Amino acid sequence: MQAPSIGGVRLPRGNGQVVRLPRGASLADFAERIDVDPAQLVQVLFGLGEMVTATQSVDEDTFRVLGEELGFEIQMVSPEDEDRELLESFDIDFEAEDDSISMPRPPVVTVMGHVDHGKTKLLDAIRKENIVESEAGGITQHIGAYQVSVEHDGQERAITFIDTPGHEAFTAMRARGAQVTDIVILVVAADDGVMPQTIEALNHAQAAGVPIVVAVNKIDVEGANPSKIRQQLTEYNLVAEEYGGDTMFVDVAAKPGINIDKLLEAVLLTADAALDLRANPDMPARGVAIEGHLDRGRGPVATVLVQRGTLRPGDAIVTGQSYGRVRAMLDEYGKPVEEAEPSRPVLVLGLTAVPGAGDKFLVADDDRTARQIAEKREAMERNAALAKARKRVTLESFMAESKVETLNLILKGDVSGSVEALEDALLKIDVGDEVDLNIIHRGVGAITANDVNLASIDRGIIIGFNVRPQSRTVEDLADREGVEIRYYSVIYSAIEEIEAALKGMLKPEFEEVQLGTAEIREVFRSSKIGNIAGCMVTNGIMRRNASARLVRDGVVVGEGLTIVSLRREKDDATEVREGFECGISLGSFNDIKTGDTIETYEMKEKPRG
Ligand SMILES: Nc1nc2c(ncn2[C@@H]2O[C@H](COP(=O)(O)OP(=O)(O)OP(=O)(O)O)[C@@H](O)[C@H]2O)c(=O)[nH]1
Repeated sequence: MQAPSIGGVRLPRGNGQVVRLPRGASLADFAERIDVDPAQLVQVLFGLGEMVTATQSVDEDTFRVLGEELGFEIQMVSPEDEDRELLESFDIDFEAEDDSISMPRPPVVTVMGHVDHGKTKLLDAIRKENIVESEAGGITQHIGAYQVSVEHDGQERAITFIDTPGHEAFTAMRARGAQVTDIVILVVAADDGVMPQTIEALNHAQAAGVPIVVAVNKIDVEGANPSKIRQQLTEYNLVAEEYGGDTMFVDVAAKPGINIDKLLEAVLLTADAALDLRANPDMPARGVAIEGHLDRGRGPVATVLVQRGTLRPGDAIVTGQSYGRVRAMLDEYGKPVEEAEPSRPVLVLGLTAVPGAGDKFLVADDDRTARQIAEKREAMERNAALAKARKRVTLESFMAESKVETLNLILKGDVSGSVEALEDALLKIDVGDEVDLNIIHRGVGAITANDVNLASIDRGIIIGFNVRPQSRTVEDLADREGVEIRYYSVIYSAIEEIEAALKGMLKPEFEEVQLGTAEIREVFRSSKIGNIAGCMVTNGIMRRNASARLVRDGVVVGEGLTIVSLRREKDDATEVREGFECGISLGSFNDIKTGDTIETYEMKEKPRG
């Protein structure tokens, strides 16, 4: 095979040699690996119809195409591998198991189920039933997770609940490779039965290999049929113990608080039977950020779940791209915590930024290491985002670019979990190739002047999810700049509306609708207005201003014509129907003959499916 040659310069052929590149790499990076001049790669790509500069971050597809052309197999380093390599460069092995000490740890539970089946009520009931004696009357705060203690076999046992119902949080975390949940409580309302999201939740749990305890809820409601639920779920490989299976089903009523203790017992029994939950509490803490938000007084705060080791105030912590020294740790009652052991969720104060839900956290040897890891991660993310955002400018799309409409969005939300869930869902909207959805900025907290300015520059729309403009000034600025801010508190309705907006941005498609045909019986010549066709409408109608074509002996001889004037007898007419005679002028088109047929049609907008 010939080596590709550009301007007489021969490029090496890779013969299938593998080149690993980090996300966000540029042509210059690739050139360095294969020891060529970056300018040559720019030219090769140009020859393939892509215009990229040497230092621009390039996306995976472009590298693949280029690699194929030159005979190299390009492997993009996955974000996980990239992060692992980054930590290794600091001598940290995040996953390293240290079994020297291994103590039992409480199970971590997520509640999932169909809309309105009672997830929130159940989490409330569990929290209420188990308020620790000393906290009786204490008000719990939502920090994203809480721990309850249960008496089981004469022993005090703890269970940790992720306090974000639904599977968005679950999937957002799994998408980041964070397996947080040990057991899923699947809530099914006994008066409603198995519904689409019940099955979705179940699929998520089974895909993650997480055991399920079924809470058959609302048994207090008349018409509730708990055994029907058991029957329905056997179809999905969830067979109740009493039917010979190994899934525990517990009949509960979250609202009046019936059988909550039995449900908690079932969680512990399932954990003991199916899982051996252990961790080493005697090492620097590692775990996952559950959620985070910007607190007015306290700055960025994050709830983290410790998975190994013990977290203490003063630790140098890094989670995602945020870092800091743990200034204080609080529990769900707002009380200070001095030590957080495995499976313990705590609110952490002292971070530089709000981490994302599912970001792994670790305690580093010192502040400097924590900061360097966070900064390197930020740089990596920025490069990767640049590669993704770089619009693939092919020669074709470059010329046709004006045809693509882009909806630019800025997402602001109250907690990072909801912003991520919203972003994920939005990016999944499929509207084909004609419209682009671009999320130009996302963040946690009130809508700021900066957001408005950004939207104004990029002609974007701001989506406020459970957040409002920071002040009247920001609102005024948006008004003045003509920036639209839309507020939502339900992810689903945000998605629905944005999807509708995207569909609305699609250029209308037109189709031809036949109106009618007329046969030319006679041609009148007029010095003033040119030739006039004396016609008989043989089918449908003739309409003034309608589009027309002229057909002679079955061949179209005039296309893109217009019925310039239409007369019935001596009068102007707007329409003439089948079976009537009329006079038609096609304007300056005078090549008409007796026996020709005039076809008329209209272009109608086609509704989008
Ligand atoms: N009678 C009765 N009503 C219940 C019970 N549990 C929940 N409900 C009611 O069912 C409705 C839905 O409960 P939620 O807890 O909001 O349901 P959810 O699954 O969290 O709903 P989404 O957050 O919308 O997905 C509320 O009106 C509750 O009061 C129960 O055990 N008995």
